[in-house]
Amino acid sequence: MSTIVFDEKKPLDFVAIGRLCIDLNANEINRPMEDTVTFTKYVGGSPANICIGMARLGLAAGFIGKVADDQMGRFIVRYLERNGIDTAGVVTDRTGAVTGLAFTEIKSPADCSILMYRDNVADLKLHAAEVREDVIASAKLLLVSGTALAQSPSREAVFQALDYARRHGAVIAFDLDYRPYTWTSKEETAVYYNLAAEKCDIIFGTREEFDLMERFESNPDRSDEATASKWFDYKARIVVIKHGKEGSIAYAKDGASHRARSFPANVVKTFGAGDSYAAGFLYGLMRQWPIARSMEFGSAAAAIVVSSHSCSDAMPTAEQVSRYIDECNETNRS
Ligand SMILES: Nc1ncnc2c1ncn2[C@@H]1O[C@H](COP(=O)(O)OP(=O)(O)O)[C@@H](O)[C@H]1O
Ligand SMILES: O=C(O)C[C@@H](O)[C@H](O)C(=O)COP(=O)(O)O
Repeated sequence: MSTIVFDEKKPLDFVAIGRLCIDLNANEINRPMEDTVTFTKYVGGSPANICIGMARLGLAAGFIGKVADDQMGRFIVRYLERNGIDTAGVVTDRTGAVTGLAFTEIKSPADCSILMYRDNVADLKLHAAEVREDVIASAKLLLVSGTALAQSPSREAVFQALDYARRHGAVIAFDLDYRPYTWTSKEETAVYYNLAAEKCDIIFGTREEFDLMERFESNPDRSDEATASKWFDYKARIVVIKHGKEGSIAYAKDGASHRARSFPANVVKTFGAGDSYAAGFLYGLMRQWPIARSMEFGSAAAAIVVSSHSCSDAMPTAEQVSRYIDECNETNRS
């Protein structure tokens, strides 16, 4: 069984803190940005994608963040509301900050990159005093995105949210979500990632993201087990290390470990994999599924999203994910 117990009395299943941005995904796929001329606009930002994923899966979800006082900011809030996401915790910047943009370049299914425009972005201007304690108190699970730790005042807002979550008994998930352009140095990233991770129950990251956190430690073999075991001395109960198409491995505090393979996909682009995986995995845990089943669900959700053009808009429903798993199992049997 999953070792995580959620407080069923709380009305909000899930709340995320971090960035609400815009993805501009290249329409002309399989070519470099230099030759790309049209894009489709979607709501983006890793924690926004995860939150939208949770709402699509049928959970009561909310968001804590800051948007620009412009057309893009309003587009984001309207999209969240249309998806049934509680925006009581979303505040509007009044300093002239802008919406973060992520232009995605899809050179080939295996070669994708993101060009981020993140100068003076509204999401990093969330103040600790703007984090609504009542929203966190009403939530069973808080998800923190590591990018929100990159700068003040958003950094302090995250620590404020972590403190409210601890006080009110919310389970805390931390997605390392490392985006180099928002940080000034790898040392600074490692310091703040470690400080936040100490306070979290579930930690997700890729092998490369955990390597970054381990700058000051010795893990010469880049052992996933060594990485995970450190966090069990703090608050962590589950540590998930993602390995792209190779799948993922989850370690639990009780000593168990679980591997999940990735599902077959008609890959359009690789981004969005981690966000859909996180949504599917957390959904499974919230339904009290065993870790292995939650990982399978997350992996199938990821296969669906990488086979689509967008991240947020392509987040699947629970029925879609279950059907996908059944179809893949059926194909394997025949
Ligand atoms: N090419 C792919 N085909 C199918 N599933 C994939 C693919 N890439 C990633 N996934 C799935 O998404 C999960 C998370 O992907 P990963 O790339 O490790 O995270 P991130 O997007 O955060 O870098 C993987 O464990 C796997 O299940
Ligand atoms: O996180 C962002 O700001 C951009 C995302 O919306 C984006 O499309 C992406 O990179 C998804 O991240 P992943 O799931 O970690 O691949």
